[in-house]
Order: sequence, then C-alpha cells, then structure tokens
Amino acid sequence: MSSIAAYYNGKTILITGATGFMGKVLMEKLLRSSPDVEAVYILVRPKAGQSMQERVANMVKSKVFDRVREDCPNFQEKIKPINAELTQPNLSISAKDLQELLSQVNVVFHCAATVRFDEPLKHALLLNVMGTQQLLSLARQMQKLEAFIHISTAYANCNRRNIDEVIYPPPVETKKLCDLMEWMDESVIQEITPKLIGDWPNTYTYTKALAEYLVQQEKEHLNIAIIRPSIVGASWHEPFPGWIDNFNGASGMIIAAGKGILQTVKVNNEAVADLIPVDVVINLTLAAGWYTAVHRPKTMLVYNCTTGGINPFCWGEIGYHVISTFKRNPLEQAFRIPRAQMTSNYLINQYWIAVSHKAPAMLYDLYMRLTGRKPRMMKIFNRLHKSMLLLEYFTCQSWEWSSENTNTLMAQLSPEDRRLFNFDVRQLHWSEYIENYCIGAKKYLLNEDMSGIPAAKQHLRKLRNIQYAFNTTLLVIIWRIFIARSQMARNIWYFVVSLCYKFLSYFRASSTLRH
Ligand SMILES: CCCCCCCC/C=C\CCCCCCCC(=O)SCCNC(=O)CCNC(=O)[C@H](O)C(C)(C)COP(=O)(O)OP(=O)(O)OC[C@H]1O[C@@H](n2cnc3c(N)ncnc32)[C@H](O)[C@@H]1OP(=O)(O)O
Ligand SMILES: NC(=O)C1=CN([C@@H]2O[C@H](COP(=O)(O)OP(=O)(O)OC[C@H]3O[C@@H](n4cnc5c(N)ncnc54)[C@H](OP(=O)(O)O)[C@@H]3O)[C@@H](O)[C@H]2O)C=CC1
Repeated sequence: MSSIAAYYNGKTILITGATGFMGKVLMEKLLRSSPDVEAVYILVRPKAGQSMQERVANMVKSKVFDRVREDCPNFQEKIKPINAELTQPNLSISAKDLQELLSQVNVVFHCAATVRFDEPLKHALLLNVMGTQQLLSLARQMQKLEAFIHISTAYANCNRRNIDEVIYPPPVETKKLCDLMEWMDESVIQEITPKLIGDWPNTYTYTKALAEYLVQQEKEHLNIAIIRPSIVGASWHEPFPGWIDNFNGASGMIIAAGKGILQTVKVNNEAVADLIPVDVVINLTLAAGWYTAVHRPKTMLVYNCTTGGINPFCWGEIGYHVISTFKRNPLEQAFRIPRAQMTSNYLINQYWIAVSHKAPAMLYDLYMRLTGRKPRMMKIFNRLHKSMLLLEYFTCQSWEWSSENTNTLMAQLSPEDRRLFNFDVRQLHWSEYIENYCIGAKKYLLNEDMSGIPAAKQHLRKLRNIQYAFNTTLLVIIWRIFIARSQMARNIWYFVVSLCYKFLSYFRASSTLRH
C-alpha cells in the first residue's frame, strides 16, 4: 500500500484556492487516492452572483471529477465548503466554522492567490501576503495540525538567474509595506509601484516573494514546506492527459496560436520553456505534505518544481509542436491558418505584428462593418498584445533552479509511492505532452468535439484558398500601381526575373550533368 495514500486516509484536510486550476486537481487526486480521507474543508467565496453552495455544486459536476466519481460516487460528501474571503479580517470565517477548523484540521494546502500579472499592488499584497499571514495565524491555533504546505512559484525570485531551494530576503520589510498600503492613496500606490517592485517584472511575482519570506518569519513551531512550480500546464496523465481549465500561463497563447490569431510572438527560441504538468505539481505537493507531517524536517524545506534542469525543452520546439498539432487537429472556426513567427528581435516582431496581426484584423473589421456587423478583431488583438507584453519577460530568458530537495524526496518514496505520486519529469516525452496539451485545450477548455475535426480541416482549406486569392490580387495590384507605371521599376523587375531564370537554368543544367 502507498504510504502517502495511507497517510491521508482518516485525516482532515484544509485547502484554499480549491476552486482554482491547481486546487481542483489537488482535491481530485486526494479524494481518489485516499478515499477514506476524513474530510476536505475548502475555503470558498461567493462569486459572480453565485453563492458558495452553488459554486461548489457546479464544481463537483465538472469533468475533472469524472474519474473519482466513477471510483467513489459519493465523493462530494467528503467536501465541506466554508465561506471565506482571504482579503478580509479573520478571512471572514464564521465563529462556528472557525472552531471546527481549529479543532479538526491535520494538513493545510494553501493554493489561493491572485495570479494576475497586472493586479494592483495593494490587492496582490492583501491576498498573496496578508491572506497568507492570516492563514498562518489560524494554522498556529490548530490543535491537530501536522503540516502546512504553501504553494509559491518558481518565479518568485525571477530577479535572480540561479535559484536555489532557499528563501531569499526581500528588499523591503513586508510589515512596513503593508502599513504603507493601508493609508496611502490608490493613485499614489499605482505611481510608485514600479519603484517598489524594482527588478521584479510584476506585482504577482513580487508579492509571492514577500509571502515566502513571511512564511519563514512567522512559521514558529509549524511544520511547513514550500512548493515552487514553474509554468503550470495541462496534466500529463491525471485525471486525463491534457486536462486544463484556464487560460493562464502558456495556455491562452497556445489557444490563440491554434485559432490562427497569434501569428507572431516574442520569444527566445533557444530559451528554456519551463512548463510543468499540473499533475506533477500536485503529486509533489501531496508527497511533500506526507513527508513534512511524518518526518518533520528540522528546517522548512523548499521544493523547486521545474523541468528545465532535468528535461529541458525550448520555446522554439514548443512552437513547432503546437503548430504541427493544430494542423493535424485544427480548432474550429480558426481566424487564419496556424503558424507562428517566433523571434526575440523587437523590430522583426513589430514588423510581423503589423503585417500578420494588425493588417488582417483591420481588413476583417472593415469587412464586418461593410456587412453591417460589429467589428471585433482589433479589440481581440489589442488584448492579445497586452498579454504578450506581460509574458515576454518569461519567454525571452532562461533560469536555473536547483532541485536537490525534490530529488531527495523522490529518493525517499517507496516504488509504489513513486508510481502513484510520480513527479519524475525525466520520463516526460515533450512532443507527446504538447500534443495532448493542445488536444486537451480543444476538448476541455473550448468544449470542441473531436468529431468536428474534418469540418475544421475543411475550414482551413477554405482559409488557404482565400489567402492564395488575396496574395494573387495583391501582387496584381502592386504590379499595376508600381511596376507597370514606371520604366525603372519595370527594368528592375525584368532584371530580377531574368536573374531567377538564369539561376534556374544553371541548377537544371548542373543537376543534368551530375546524372
Ligand atoms: C506557437 C505558440 C507558442 C506558445 C508561446 C507561448 C508564449 C508565452 C506563454 C507563457 C509564458 C507564461 C509565463 C508565466 C510565468 C509565471 C509562472 C506563474 O507563476 S504563473 C501564474 C500564471 N499567471 C498567469 O499566467 C496570469 C497571466 N494573465 C494575466 O495576468 C491576465 O490574464 C492578463 C493581464 C494577461 C490579461 O488580462 P485581461 O484583463 O485583458 O483579460 P482576462 O481578465 O485575463 O481575461 C478575460 C476573459 O478572456 C478569457 N481569456 C483570457 N485569455 C484568453 C485567450 N488567449 N483566448 C481566449 N480567451 C481568453 C479569460 O478566461 C476571461 O474570461 P472570463 O471573463 O473569465 O469569462
Ligand atoms: N498556474 C500557474 O501557472 C502557477 C500557479 N502557481 C501558484 O499556484 C497556486 C494556484 O494557482 P492556480 O490554481 O493556477 O490559480 P487560479 O487562479 O486558478 O486559482 C486561484 C484560487 O485562489 C482563490 N482565490 C483568489 N482570491 C481569493 C480570495 N480573495 N479569497 C478566497 N479565495 C481566493 C480562487 O478562488 P475563486 O474561484 O473564488 O476566484 C481560486 O480558487 C497559486 O498560489 C499560484 O501562485 C505557481 C506557479 C505557476
């Protein structure tokens, strides 16, 4: 029997961020591998007009729980939602719920965070730092707590090139910064944010770094471990290959490429694309929870959960596999044929943005206006460009993360645990993974049926014909306007054509001679 699965049986777990991408996969794996878990408390807030109960009822119907639903049909009875808002004092948890948590919980998994790169600093601090601080203060009062697992990000210290499994002190004192946020005007905070975050690229990574330091400072007697995943992508195996449910990380860009919207992107083709499958992160998280609770390491362990140092794959290779998968399995109603110019050169990228993003968008919107419909393409491209600008920091450079703690943990696992809670990314076959990622995005994120592929291929053929017709028309127009009207342009044109002809004749002659 797996020691990890056995450990969680009979235990009471608390998960924050359970409605999020990683939280759902964590909950699913926990309930499936340890069906006798006592209870899984989840902190949920009402959102978008839905009460907490409605949100949870919808969530358990989600496809991600299909496997656990098959294995144990009453799995939802173990899930105990608690109304909470992490940015509010005492997390807005009622006195009754609080009592229950303090007396029952054995393990806490803290996943909740704002992952938006453009989050105003005040809100990012309130949630990612102060929310963590409040949760830690609850954890210290929990009578039966055995482990507290904090999910950070491998990019929390992205202002460094080499990142070890240690906590780096931040440049400011977190408490002083939080005090400042309390009285300072919102517009002033906005203005001084770039100065405050210094060489961090956004408020997300900055506040995650502050949160790590705070966890170390305020851990007291708690058994804590920190997990630092890199760019979390679709699942490798569990619950299904390619499972994904949001547009974060690389997923939005991959879909935009599949839809033929993204035709150019600023990346360093040789830079390592540190994608990590979500199930790998969750397996490591559960293994670390078990290890922290059972072995109680003397110091707080940080686990870098990355692929680059062990099984590197570059952005250029990702781009190639994404495009080739979408050519074989096209998305429905693509805007253009999927293809991607990937360059780290600013000017070349700007040229392609103008030619293959803005010009087609303007033409399409003109066509929409002329046919009495609402133009929308320019708006989509403006949003895409905003996202690309925020992501390019991560796609134009590489980092090196050490992974000693992660490797040591792997070595401590029994063969059965290593199989059931696999986080050995040496076995990851990238081209197969990327193919499943793209197909998973099509199926689970866009809800497109695989039976629609022949029609989608037919649509791509139509787009190709439109493109040929458009290019020919453009050539004729250019000929009429520039070449046919000017003697000099005509001479140049004949010179180029005769040069091409001579080259062709030369190659034909030399290849005949060889035979
Ligand atoms: C050939 C292709 C090759 C691929 C090349 C890939 C290149 C680059 C790839 C990736 C590098 C990633 C590096 C990450 C490293 C960090 C690691 C971590 O720790 S990761 C934490 C991750 N956090 C994020 O990833 C948040 C990033 N996102 C944001 O901050 C925001 O989304 C932002 C500022 C980029 C855009 O904000 P808005 O306000 O314009 O849009 P919004 O609110 O996000 O979305 C509005 C609606 O549109 C959908 N949407 C978003 N993106 C979409 C898309 N691409 N296509 C379709 N719909 C999309 C959303 O689902 C949303 O829908 P509804 O309103 O909820 O129904
Ligand atoms: N995705 C990635 O690529 C990576 C993620 N991480 C880290 O992993 C963790 C999980 O990320 P992921 O699952 O992708 O993120 P999601 O955005 O999918 O989920 C975030 C979760 O946090 C909850 N949450 C947000 N604000 C509050 C609040 N004020 N009160 C209560 N709950 C709140 C959300 O609840 P609600 O549904 O109500 O919004 C949601 O459940 C985060 O800590 C993130 O930093 C690290 C590296 C990479």
